[in-house]
Amino acid sequence: MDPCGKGVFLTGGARGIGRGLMEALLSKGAKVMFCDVRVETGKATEAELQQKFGADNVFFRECDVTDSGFGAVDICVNNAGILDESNWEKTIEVNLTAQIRGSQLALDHMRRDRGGRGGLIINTVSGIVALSVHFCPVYMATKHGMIGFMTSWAKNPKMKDMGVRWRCFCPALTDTDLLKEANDADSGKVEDFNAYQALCSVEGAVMSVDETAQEFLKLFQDQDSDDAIFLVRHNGASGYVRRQLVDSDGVSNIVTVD
Ligand SMILES: NC(=O)C1=CN([C@@H]2O[C@H](COP(=O)(O)OP(=O)(O)OC[C@H]3O[C@@H](n4cnc5c(N)ncnc54)[C@H](O)[C@@H]3O)[C@@H](O)[C@H]2O)C=CC1
Ligand SMILES: CCCCCC(=O)CC\C=C/C=C/C=C/[C@@H](O)[C@@H](O)CCCC(=O)O
Repeated sequence: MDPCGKGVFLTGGARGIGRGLMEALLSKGAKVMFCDVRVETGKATEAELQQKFGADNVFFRECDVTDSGFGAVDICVNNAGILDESNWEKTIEVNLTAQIRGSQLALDHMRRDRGGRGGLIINTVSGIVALSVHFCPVYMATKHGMIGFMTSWAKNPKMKDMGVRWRCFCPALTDTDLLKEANDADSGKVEDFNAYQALCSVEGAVMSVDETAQEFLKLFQDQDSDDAIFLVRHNGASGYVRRQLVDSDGVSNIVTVD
């Protein structure tokens, strides 16, 4: 799908990756409505992006994804997310429950077989699902949960009639406030602070928001693919991946699960 002229709804756009994704889409000619719980930051982002891309092309509404729905769109990006192991119920509410709710609402609205005009549902998941990570088990559960939810919908044989496509956008480590806020040994946001710091300090591991947003645009180049998991890799090597079960003795008897 070419984002030019399309209406986009995006959650968690006040800052971080969400803001970067909006800028990327606006630069391709999309119109964006975004929501966030951070009202001041949201308004400031709206003003800056209106200045850059035009007052009619970007709008902010205060909204907590754990308690609201949304209006008409062609592309829905459920991006809002938190990393807070000390508040695991909230982490599940924002990262899993609200992303599932946002996806179901988007699907109901878009499906062609019920009068909609089709569309694209993108949820920001995480490249972390390619790793085993002991210091944020709840965060991992939410991200793996979204992979299971979305790849299952993507396989639904009725999806062609519905005219809806599903994409799990899986960024690598990206330099945002989410990472900075976890970078406090006493916050309890991660279970093992030293291991968290070790991952974040691998040289070259952390991408800028702009780099991540540029990789995001590649998602729009293959509108006919049925693959759903788009993994961001460094050096422009991003692409679609499938999950496989592999015997513990190596690569024999591979069972493909996507
Ligand atoms: N930063 C990273 O390294 C990576 C982040 N991600 C995912 O990317 C997404 C965005 O994360 P970042 O930009 O890093 O974080 P961030 O904290 O910089 O931005 C997240 C935005 O979501 C908003 N938000 C949080 N809870 C909300 C709620 N209940 N309702 C509405 N808005 C809400 C925040 O106010 C904030 O503006 C998340 O889903 C995160 O899990 C995925 C891979 C890597
Ligand atoms: C660190 C706590 C969580 C912070 C928020 C995140 O979700 C961060 C994501 C963290 C790591 C992501 C790693 C991504 C790796 C992939 O890009 C890829 O390099 C994995 C290797 C597999 C492959 O290349 O095929």
